[in-house]
Amino acid sequence: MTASRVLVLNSGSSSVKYQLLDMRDSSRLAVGLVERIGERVSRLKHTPLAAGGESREWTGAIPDHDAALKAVAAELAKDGLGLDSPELAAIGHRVVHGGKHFTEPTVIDDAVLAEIERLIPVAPLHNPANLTGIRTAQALRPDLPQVAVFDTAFHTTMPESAARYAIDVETADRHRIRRYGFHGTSHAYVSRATAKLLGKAPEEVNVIVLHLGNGASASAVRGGKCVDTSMGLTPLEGLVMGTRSGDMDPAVIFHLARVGEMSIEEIDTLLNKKSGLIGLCGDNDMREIRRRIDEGDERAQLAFDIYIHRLKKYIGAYYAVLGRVDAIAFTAGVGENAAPVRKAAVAGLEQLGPAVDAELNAVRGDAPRLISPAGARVAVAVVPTDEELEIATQTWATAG
Ligand SMILES: Nc1ncnc2c1ncn2[C@@H]1O[C@H](COP(=O)(O)OP(=O)(O)O)[C@@H](O)[C@H]1O
Ligand SMILES: CC(=O)OP(=O)(O)O
Ligand SMILES: [Mg+2]
Repeated sequence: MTASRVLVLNSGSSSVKYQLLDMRDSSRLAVGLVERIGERVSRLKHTPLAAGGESREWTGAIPDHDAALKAVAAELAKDGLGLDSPELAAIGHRVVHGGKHFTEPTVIDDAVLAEIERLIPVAPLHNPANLTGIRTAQALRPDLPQVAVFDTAFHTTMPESAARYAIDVETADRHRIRRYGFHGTSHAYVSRATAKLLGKAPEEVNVIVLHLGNGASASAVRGGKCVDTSMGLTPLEGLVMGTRSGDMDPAVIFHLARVGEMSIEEIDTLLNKKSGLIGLCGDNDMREIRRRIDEGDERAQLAFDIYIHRLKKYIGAYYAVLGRVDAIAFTAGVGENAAPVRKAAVAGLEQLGPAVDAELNAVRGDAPRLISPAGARVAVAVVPTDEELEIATQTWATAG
């Protein structure tokens, strides 16, 4: 039998999501998640779909991504799906920052590792975790091809007018300052799946994709190609996120340094980890924020309103960028699950075409679905993202 399995590792700043797939039919053999890495109590949830599907949970200390990956390998081994299996063909890694250089999934060698490492200053929360994942996987299976799938790749089609900041060109080029964009694997997958939902080819449709997870970004996709996105040099720009501020006047940073006497490191932590929803109201989970709003909590309401206002501004901006919009697609944890966010983001945009049907919006499920009323000029859709499947598909195509 030839090896046909791909293991996908999606290492976040404090989590690892993983899936083991059989690429003959793209079926999932095992899925899981390690959360709160580096905190006092970490949690691992493992579901061996090929071995009964009974989930196992484990809590304890997992100090870093190396330990997380070893714990994942141990769980897989319990069901005979270990990394030592001869059926494993390749390992695919989500790598958040690929700079301008990586436009395609890439087989990892020393030069690729060095480039990912060089990009750490512009993805300090993400690239180190991705590197640890790669190195640990390489140590466990040095014989296997490991493929990097970059968050930035889908956005490399952005025109210069969208990708450049209006700062001195020589300074920008010297320091490689430009807008790279992130969550590209998700934006690519969801824009394609939205076209399919509309019964069209990706080349035929213009889609605004709203990837609303803990990190959040919007993109304008014309005929299958990204023409603008809300994240920039780093994943800090754009929408209000769980813990990140998104857009603000850059002079806030000078002011905090000069008047607030904060160090650059303190400001970095403030804007990346203590801002956004958590900074506004103390919670970054949309479920908790909605619960507080239902109880009449004004801070939670204000945080929600700021989140929605920013989202609307991007929807409006991408209408102007695209000229014609066929669909708005909501995805990731908030986009897939929070009906009140979808309702509020589209409310008042009827003149532009999109509308949300209350009953359809309330339906839950894992399948891509329309939530706009029949006959709406612009479709509104919920399209669950599947970064892991997309990474597996690209890994298989690249390593095979
Ligand atoms: N049932 C739900 N209702 C509302 N929001 C939800 C629900 N489930 C998850 N979320 C939101 O989704 C977020 C996580 O999204 P996810 O896409 O998994 O993020 P990430 O990949 O960045 O960790 C949570 O922080 C929470 O705000
Ligand atoms: C790039 C980014 O923000 O990723 P995540 O949403 O996984 O934090
Ligand atoms: Mg995510």
